Amino acid sequence: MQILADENIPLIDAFFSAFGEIRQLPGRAIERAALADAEVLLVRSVTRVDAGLLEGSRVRFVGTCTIGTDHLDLEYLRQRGIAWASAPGCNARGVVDYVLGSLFSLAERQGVDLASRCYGVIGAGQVGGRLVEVLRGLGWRVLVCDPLRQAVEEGDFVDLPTVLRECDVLSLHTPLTREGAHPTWHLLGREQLAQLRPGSWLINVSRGAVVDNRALREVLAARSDLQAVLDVWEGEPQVDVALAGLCHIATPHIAGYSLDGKLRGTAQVYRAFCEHLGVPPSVQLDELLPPPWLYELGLDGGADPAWALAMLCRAVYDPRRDDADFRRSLSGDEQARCSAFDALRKHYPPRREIDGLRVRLSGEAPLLRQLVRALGALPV
Ligand SMILES: NC(=O)C1=CN([C@@H]2O[C@H](COP(=O)(O)OP(=O)(O)OC[C@H]3O[C@@H](n4cnc5c(N)ncnc54)[C@H](O)[C@@H]3O)[C@@H](O)[C@H]2O)C=CC1
Ligand SMILES: O=C(O)C(=O)[C@H](O)COP(=O)(O)O
Repeated sequence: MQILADENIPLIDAFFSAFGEIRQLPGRAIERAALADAEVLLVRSVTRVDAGLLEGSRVRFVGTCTIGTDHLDLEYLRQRGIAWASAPGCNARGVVDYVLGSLFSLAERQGVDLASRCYGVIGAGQVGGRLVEVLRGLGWRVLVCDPLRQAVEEGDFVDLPTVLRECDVLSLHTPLTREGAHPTWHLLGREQLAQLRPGSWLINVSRGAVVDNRALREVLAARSDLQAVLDVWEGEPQVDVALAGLCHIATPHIAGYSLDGKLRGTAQVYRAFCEHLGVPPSVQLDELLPPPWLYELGLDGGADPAWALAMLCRAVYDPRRDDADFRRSLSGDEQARCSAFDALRKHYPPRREIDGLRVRLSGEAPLLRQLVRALGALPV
């Protein structure tokens, strides 16, 4: 069996070499000619998988080691009877860590108490749902906008106009969709951006085109009270340099790039492929995941809770490093910038998640204990 895979899928050999010969290419170089005799195609988010790529090929299984599936033409795969799998939730925790790191950075820059803000989470699935849990666990006020969940669940949901009216922080976690009752393409367009409350923060870690980037650039240029954090861009790997310059944090689509999340993505697609073939999985991720470099921290029970929260999050991951690397890459011409965008992702340094970090607390410290647990760390 021939397998064609994106070269940025980690542990590809460990999980897939038993099934056949693996050929690896940069995701953006996977074209129809490259498929030749491949029966299995394993991609990440940068390869558009549609009739243009697959028609006439022998591919019977497509796996994307990512959460997002907007790069797959699912209707075409269905029509052609091509099996497919993604990796739901694989890197959700990494994205939550990114959002938390961004919030602490914004709070420090603006001298704001994060507990005093109202948070609007737009899209409450794997990523947004976990973020809501963490923010509420910290005791912060959160409004949730998810019309699809609202249609089928009991729950406390609000609509987008309410989020725009009441929230100081908007965090976007929807898929990119152009059809259906609630399409998300340009969900935040000129009209919605004009309604942002004074002093609002906008975080987009979903897909670039969920926000009208041009309108956002104009709004940010006109209103210095607003702050934006963008990990995703319309037209990646091209980036609106002027927009990036107006952002508090700008990064090259790496919010979910925890090592744990990337490896989980490969493992999930491997398990789906085993199921497709009807064979039991024999490779276990737990045996391949390296131990975290930072596994325990000590905190005095009398520590200031706000300081402790920021310190714990930053000890695990601080997006300001990625922001600095990305900004340095924005000085070249467009071709150089696109190459740098992909290079920063390809050579992304290992980063771990906060889950499982042991926090040794002296004394009873019930509030700190609760906050540490809310972050996802383990108070001991
Ligand atoms: N920047 C990064 O590195 C990463 C980005 N992502 C992206 O984050 C987004 C969220 O991922 P997941 O939470 O795993 O997806 P999910 O499918 O689990 O959840 C998405 C949620 O959005 C809701 N939704 C759909 N249309 C909506 C609308 N018009 N308004 C409000 N809510 C709406 C859905 O009902 C669902 O609950 C996706 O776009 C994914 O591709 C995911 C991982 C990493
Ligand atoms: O999982 C997703 O969805 C993401 O956005 C991934 O973090 C994207 O990873 P790449 O495909 O850009 O490597």
